[in-house]
Amino acid sequence: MDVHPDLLLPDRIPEMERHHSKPSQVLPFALYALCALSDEELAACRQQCVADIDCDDNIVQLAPKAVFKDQSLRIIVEYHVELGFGGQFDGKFFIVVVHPSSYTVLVVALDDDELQCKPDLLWSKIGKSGLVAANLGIGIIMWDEAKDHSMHKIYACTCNLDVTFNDFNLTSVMALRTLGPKAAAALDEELMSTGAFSIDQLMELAGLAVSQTMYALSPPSKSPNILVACGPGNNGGDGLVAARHLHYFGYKPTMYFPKQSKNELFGRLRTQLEQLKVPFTDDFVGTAKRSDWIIDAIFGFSFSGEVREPFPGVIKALAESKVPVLAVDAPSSWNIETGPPDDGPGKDYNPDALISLTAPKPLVKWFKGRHFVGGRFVGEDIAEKYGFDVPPYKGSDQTVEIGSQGEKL
Ligand SMILES: NC(=O)C1=CN([C@@H]2O[C@H](COP(=O)(O)OP(=O)(O)OC[C@H]3O[C@@H](n4cnc5c(N)ncnc54)[C@H](O)[C@@H]3O)[C@@H](O)[C@H]2O)[C@@H](O)CC1
Ligand SMILES: [K+]
Repeated sequence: MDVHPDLLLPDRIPEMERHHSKPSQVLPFALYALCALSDEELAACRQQCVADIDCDDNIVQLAPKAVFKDQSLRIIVEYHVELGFGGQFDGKFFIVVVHPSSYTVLVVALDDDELQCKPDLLWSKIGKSGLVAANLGIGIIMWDEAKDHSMHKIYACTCNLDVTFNDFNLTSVMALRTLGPKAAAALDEELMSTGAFSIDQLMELAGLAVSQTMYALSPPSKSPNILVACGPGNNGGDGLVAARHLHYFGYKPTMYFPKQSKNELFGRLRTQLEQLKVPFTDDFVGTAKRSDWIIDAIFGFSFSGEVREPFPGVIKALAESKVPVLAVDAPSSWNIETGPPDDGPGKDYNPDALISLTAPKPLVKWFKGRHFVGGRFVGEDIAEKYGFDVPPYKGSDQTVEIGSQGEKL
């Protein structure tokens, strides 16, 4: 797994005192990247940053040296301190793209509202970042206000960066808009009652999102052999659907489905796979070793208590797996609210990737890998009612990567 970017800031930047005596002036905000971006991608990011600005879209400009691939935020800070004295860019605020496929960016302030030269940062949706910086730059909003506001509005889970964060991280984690197990179940109910969806439809969309996430992580040309581990509930159903799509995408899925529910839907999903000659195995551990990726569709938001047979050995194998794992909705055996169990087979389980269905659950606070959201079937009204944001899916994608960790797609 990739190292998270180092976003630590210095406690104080004494050089900023030199700005205190300068007359205020509206200058462009510099845009930087901590990841590899081509000139075209950088230009596109700049465009996105100013997407919400009506009048002057030159307010965000690429810094003369804009890309600091795999370097620490401190290096950009040092560079920007010098750049800011040149009078071409705003000396106090700048914007940083941390992960190329995330739709959040950092807005960094090198000084605080009390002019104590204390730097800080906030996450902003990329489309709002230019406006946020502009509002801060001309004093329409104060830093604390902008920070509060952005915390409630952004959807991305910054929690994965906790090793590199200061106090800011705690605020961001607390303010994450996640969906607890009861709310997730209630939302499912609502989609199936007033929303008029059937469970087959929701599962089909969830499974499609899982398969698209697998494709985004590693296409079949690189990772043809996928072991899909399915549990007895709807999480397992998502895995069965995903496997069918994976087959059509060109993968060779193998199913581990040791405890099939009597529900006829699961029988149909199994038959569909058997007709495609997708193999079912009883040997999870042996097949796992020969696979390129594993999909963990064992338990989702209705898991509780200690893992019962036959799953403890499977969870242990997932925890120890050298083969990368994509977890569906939750790393199986994790408590939806409190994350990894204190002991038992899932204690050290932290999969490489997670696709949260509909919205992230509170457990993402403990998750350290690449994070996607799938569920392009929830309208703004329902999302607002349940207190989460619909992420900006692109094109015809059913899934979108959020957060700022992990490798480039
Ligand atoms: N909100 C959404 O977008 C959708 C969610 N779906 C999926 O549905 C999942 C929830 O499905 P379910 O409510 O059926 O539940 P789960 O699939 O999370 O798990 C319930 C099953 O696991 C068993 N189980 C629970 N605790 C256990 C333990 N300690 N040891 C062994 N077995 C245990 C239960 O007996 C039950 O069979 C979600 O996480 C998601 O993956 C989709 O299928 C439909 C759309
Ligand atoms: K799972």
